[in-house]
Amino acid sequence: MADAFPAFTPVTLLTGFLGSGKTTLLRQLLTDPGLSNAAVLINEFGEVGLDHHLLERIDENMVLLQSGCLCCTVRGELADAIRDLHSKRERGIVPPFDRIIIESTGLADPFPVLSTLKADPVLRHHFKPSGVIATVDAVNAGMQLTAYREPMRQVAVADLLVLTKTDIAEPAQVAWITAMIRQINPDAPIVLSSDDAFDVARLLDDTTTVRAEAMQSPGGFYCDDPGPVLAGQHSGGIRSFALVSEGTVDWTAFGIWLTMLLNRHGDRILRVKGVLNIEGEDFPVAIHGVQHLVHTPVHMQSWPGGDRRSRIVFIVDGIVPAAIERSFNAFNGLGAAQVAPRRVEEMQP
Ligand SMILES: Nc1nc2c(ncn2[C@@H]2O[C@H](COP(=O)(O)OP(=O)(O)OP(=O)(O)O)[C@@H](O)[C@H]2O)c(=O)[nH]1
Repeated sequence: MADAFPAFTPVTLLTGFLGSGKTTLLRQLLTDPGLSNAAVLINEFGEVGLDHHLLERIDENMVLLQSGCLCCTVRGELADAIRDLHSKRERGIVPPFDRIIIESTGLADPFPVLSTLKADPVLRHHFKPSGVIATVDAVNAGMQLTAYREPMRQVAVADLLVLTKTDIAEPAQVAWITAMIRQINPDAPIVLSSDDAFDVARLLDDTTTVRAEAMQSPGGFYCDDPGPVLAGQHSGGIRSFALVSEGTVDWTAFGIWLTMLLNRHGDRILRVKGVLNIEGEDFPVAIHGVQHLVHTPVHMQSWPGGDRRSRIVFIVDGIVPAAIERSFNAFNGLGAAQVAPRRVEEMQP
């Protein structure tokens, strides 16, 4: 068993601000036959994890790290999860994965994640950081890079930048964002996910150097000693909560509500994503919004984990969750067999 996997298993970090397309890119990566043996760790902020469901691949080599952000509260969990995978691989309990891909939360600072790999005595003898890929949202990155330090650090540390949503952004906006990220990170290759030449299979081959190793983090995080827990290092005011409803959702009312909400408050709603039990539909619909942008809903093929509740996760900055809950209830009383949702969580990253 021991020689079925590399002496140093490469670990790729997939980062990028909220809603910038990390899970979408990961889903594309996992269709590549060359990555069929990759183990995947997904870090989701909050109690209501959705990304692993949206990925629609669940197996023993996929681990969900939840309830906090990888760069602070879940760092120990990350090390434990990789050690656990390693131990199970050695004992032949899980398939012999030959790479790990970590999808961090959109708020994660990549430096402490990388330093966790270097600092842990077990991990550093069996795993090697093999590059940071950062997704950058061509529609929203202008505001995000200006207002928040997390996307700035994600871009700065990246070995490869994937500019997403160039299919729906204005060419001038794409040029502006490209110039902006070039200023932050002058030499990492920039690829456009909508480019005809975009070759997802080559992304990891092209990402083998680890720029962060030569960098001094602005916060001094990237060092051999991961230091104390860094909770509270995120941009202030950002909080996350979820609405969970046992009842069905009226699609028309919901669509109007979400569009109006993001239209009016999109500058303060950094991310909304959900899985909805739509009245009259056999299967759930996944919805995504990023600031003012409502993405095309996706009809899913099954109920994630058999759970038929509607779950909507919000990450907001400067909006009171109760106000969103009230407006959801007011709008979604229109017609459907409604049950008021529970607000299950309210935490600061
Ligand atoms: N048009 C378009 N939509 C995209 C592209 N990439 C991602 N999206 C959409 O953007 C939304 C968010 O994408 P995700 O892949 O979930 O983003 P994420 O970075 O994983 O989100 P968080 O984990 O919540 O931070 C989804 O509706 C995607 O379909 C793109 O290149 N073009």
